[in-house]
Amino acid sequence: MASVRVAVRVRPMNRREKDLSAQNIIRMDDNKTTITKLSDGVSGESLRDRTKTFTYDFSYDSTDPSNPRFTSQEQVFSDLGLDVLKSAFEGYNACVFAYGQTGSGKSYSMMGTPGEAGLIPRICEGLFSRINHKTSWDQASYRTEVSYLEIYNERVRDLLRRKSNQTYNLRVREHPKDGPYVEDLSRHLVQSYSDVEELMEGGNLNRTTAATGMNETSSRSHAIFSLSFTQAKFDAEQPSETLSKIHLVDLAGSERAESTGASGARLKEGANINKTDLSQDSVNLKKKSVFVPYRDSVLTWLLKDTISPADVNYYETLSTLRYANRAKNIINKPTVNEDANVRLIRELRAEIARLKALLLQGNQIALLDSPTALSMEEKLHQNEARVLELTKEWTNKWNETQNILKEETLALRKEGIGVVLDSELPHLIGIDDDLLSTGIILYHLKPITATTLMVYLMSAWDRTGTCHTYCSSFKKKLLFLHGLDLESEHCVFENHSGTVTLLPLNQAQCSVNGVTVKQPAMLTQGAVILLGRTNMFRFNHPKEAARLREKRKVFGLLTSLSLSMTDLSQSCENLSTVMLYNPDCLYTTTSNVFIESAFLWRRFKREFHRGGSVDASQCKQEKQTSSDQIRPDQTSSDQIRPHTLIVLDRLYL
Ligand SMILES: Nc1ncnc2c1ncn2[C@@H]1O[C@H](COP(=O)(O)OP(=O)(O)OP(=O)(O)O)[C@@H](O)[C@H]1O
Repeated sequence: MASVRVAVRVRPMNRREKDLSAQNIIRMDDNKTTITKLSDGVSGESLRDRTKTFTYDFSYDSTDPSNPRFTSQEQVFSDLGLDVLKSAFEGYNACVFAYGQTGSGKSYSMMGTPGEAGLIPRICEGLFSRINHKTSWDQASYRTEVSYLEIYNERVRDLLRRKSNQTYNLRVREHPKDGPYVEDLSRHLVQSYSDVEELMEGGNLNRTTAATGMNETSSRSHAIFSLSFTQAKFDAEQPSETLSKIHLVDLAGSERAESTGASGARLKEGANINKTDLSQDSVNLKKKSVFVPYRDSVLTWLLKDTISPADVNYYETLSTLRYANRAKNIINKPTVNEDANVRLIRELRAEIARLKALLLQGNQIALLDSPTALSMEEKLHQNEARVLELTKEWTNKWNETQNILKEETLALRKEGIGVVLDSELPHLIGIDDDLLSTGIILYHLKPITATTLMVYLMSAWDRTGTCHTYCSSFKKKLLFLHGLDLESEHCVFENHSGTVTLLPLNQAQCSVNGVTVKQPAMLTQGAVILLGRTNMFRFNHPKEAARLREKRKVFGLLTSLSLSMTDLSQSCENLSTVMLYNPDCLYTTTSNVFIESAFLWRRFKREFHRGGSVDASQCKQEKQTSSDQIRPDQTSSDQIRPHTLIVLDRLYL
């Protein structure tokens, strides 16, 4: 199968062209496209001189639905999209993009309209319907992530990032092994087509469009919608893990300023859009700072040529057709993107087979006890053991990841250089008192109708009987903890339609934001919970947090700071008091953070009421001195843990 395919599509005349009484100068026969320049009546060019014919993989005539040769969106998908899906499932990368003049129908072909979905939604839908179909019969597991970016005026912007002010100017880099990539681009785990649809719609709303003379809603940017698709399975006892990337690109128009009526900002855009000069060869593409994920694409589909039928667009259309003609000559070397561990297992297996064959040969010529045969045998055993170990490791890793990610409410998202663990349900994050602990523990608090988390804390070893009684009567999920001052049945977290309450049991020692709780207490976003003396949690309520973020938008930055800082400072001040004046209370660096943030907050409030601005370095200094004074002697800086520093960073913003 050719690795590059080129299709040309011609759209119906638009109103502007009809108003200009433009004539259709495009003819399509099978895979041939012919363009005929109208006679000017002066130069005396013959019809032959004025006619140019090009051959592509597909020539799509979409000018008139009543024409028997009319090509629908469905047809374009079945010719191009299905093969993209096929190659993705085989472990190849694929790239589809449309190239052409503004208003020639690129977005229509790629994204489509609500009633006439284009290639991008159809490919995404096709991907998930295949995954669903496949998982029902072949034991394979799949993981799909989505990212969406736009390149506008030479700047790269994440269309799926929530904080819109931080989305411009992402850096385009080249990874020595994986090829070009966009640094800090967010990646979103998706479980179904509707997840993709939601992201796509959000991203489309963020796209930069404007009216040009040629198109009412012209895309002024290049947009790249990427699906990164991992599949893992056992194939004849051999683990297999492949990663395929599908890049679906909607390019901005390749218009000439003259015929689009572009001026000012639009003209600048046009100049930048045309900088992505696709009319060069693939080597040139690689050099551009504008990232067209082309170079390492294995099966590269170039739906680059969508053209206008009208004579008024003769020159743009001709240049597009010429470009498409050159695109046919691009040569790719497809390779399957296999996981490095899986490749190692495969190579070790091949080596085992080779050693076995050699040993068999040695056996036949009575070399069995020779030192060579013995060392070969040893190597063989080593390799077999390694394969077993690697296969087990790989299987565990994959199963664990899949199980976690199967939780619909949990998603991993890359943001900046960090990874964000997103959950829609209220949850607790464990703040471990063990300084050497490095993992993050998240406990979901599911609604009471499903399961509720009951904290059943183990200080005495008698969980079996009581625990099971609770388990069946309350239909609760239990969490076992160890630590000081924990009751055997300590407390219950109940989630009633999104309202989460902490119910202490048996006079158990529970506190919320440093205040001892004896009665049921409603938890609010960001609350810090201490169970017994050492088990600390932060409570997150994503919906409440979203509401507070909205408030923050309405009331502006300062109020927003006060919103979050008020909550934080309440917890901090209470906590610091509790921790400082309670000698039994375990003093950890987590409390340092709270104490420090409280100082910072007081300082901020003072400055804010004076109408002045806050100097972060002064704050730091003041905080340093103040917290030094109140910090107990036994606290040393080496207790500072990574998550502590992250919190401090945020406070200094
Ligand atoms: N094959 C088609 N059938 C019907 N309508 C089409 C077709 N192609 C394009 N159109 C219509 O033509 C108009 C311009 O198309 P579109 O916005 O896709 O152009 P574009 O090439 O993406 O332009 P730009 O580069 O300015 O973003 C739209 O109203 C679109 O619905």
